[in-house]
Amino acid sequence: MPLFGTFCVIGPGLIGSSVLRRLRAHPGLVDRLVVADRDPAVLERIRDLDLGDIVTEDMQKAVEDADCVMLCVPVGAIAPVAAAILPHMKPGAILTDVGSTRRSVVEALTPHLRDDIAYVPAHPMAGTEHSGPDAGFATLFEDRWCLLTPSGDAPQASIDRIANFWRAMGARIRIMDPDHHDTICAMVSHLPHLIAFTICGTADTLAEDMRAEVLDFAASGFRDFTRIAASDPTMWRDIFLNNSDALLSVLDRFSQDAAAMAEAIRKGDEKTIVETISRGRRIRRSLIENRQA
Ligand SMILES: NC(=O)c1ccc[n+]([C@@H]2O[C@H](COP(=O)([O-])OP(=O)(O)OC[C@H]3O[C@@H](n4cnc5c(N)ncnc54)[C@H](O)[C@@H]3O)[C@@H](O)[C@H]2O)c1
Ligand SMILES: O=C(O)C(=O)C[C@]1(C(=O)O)C=C[C@@H](O)C=C1
Repeated sequence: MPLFGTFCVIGPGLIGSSVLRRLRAHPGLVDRLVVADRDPAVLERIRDLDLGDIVTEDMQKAVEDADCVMLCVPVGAIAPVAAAILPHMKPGAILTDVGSTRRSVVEALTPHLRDDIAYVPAHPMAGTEHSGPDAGFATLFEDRWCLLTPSGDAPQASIDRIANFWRAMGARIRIMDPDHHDTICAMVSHLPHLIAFTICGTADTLAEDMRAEVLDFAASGFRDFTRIAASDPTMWRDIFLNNSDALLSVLDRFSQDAAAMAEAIRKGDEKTIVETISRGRRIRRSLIENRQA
């Protein structure tokens, strides 16, 4: 029994094409794949990669027969795309998205919702610094968390179907409230990206001769730390602007902690320095035990 008859992905970039690859690798999870994007070059790649049964630029047509529509577009595009397709979706279908932020997306999208369409957003905590249809891979979600933030009135049966879908992607499921989601993601995902983008800028604004050396000698420390700074500007602009309160709040806490470490170094306070490093090391090691690193 397939999870869905017709399954539609809008925005088959890194995340969307990884979902499509997984569905192709496990035939029987869905009967038919419909793929839409506004970029003809993306659709051309999807055709070359044979990741869709129907591949079209016409989003309204794409959703007409879909039992589930998954929006994999940047956060700022989710509500406008949802508003454009919702009147064309069939009664009883499920709308989901994979956006990295929740509260502002839900607020912008809710006025467009219909009583006969369940909206069950699900954010896979998995990705890479690469984007586009060539960046995806079928195992991306294996053993990763997928955070579901269904609205209070979403039917339990629809929540279960989306949870089962992500289990079939290989993910582990957690259901949470949108604000809680945004606070957690600000800490574990949005702040690290902000710091990585910024530290590359800091290195780049060093004096000319130093800058060349920074690039020459950026050994594994700088390189590991800044991998995520290679990520897509549109995606991250949208995330920062759509989760600004939670992000600014954790940035403030981080700045206080960095200032405390600076003060310990200034005063030669070995105890605080060692405690801070040991705590960080313990936490990093526990990530590996938790299979998230
Ligand atoms: N990259 C990650 O690590 C990651 C992880 C989890 C969730 N997400 C979320 O998943 C979503 C997609 O991220 P991605 O990394 O796959 O992005 P991507 O850039 O690889 O793909 C996005 C696709 O959306 C299309 N698109 C953009 N605006 C559109 C519009 N208005 N209408 C139709 N198509 C449009 C683009 O042409 C592109 O094909 C984002 O909301 C992002 O926040 C990303
Ligand atoms: O591993 C990466 O490159 C990612 O950026 C993945 C990552 C993250 O920060 O963990 C990025 C954004 C998401 O919404 C979820 C996952």
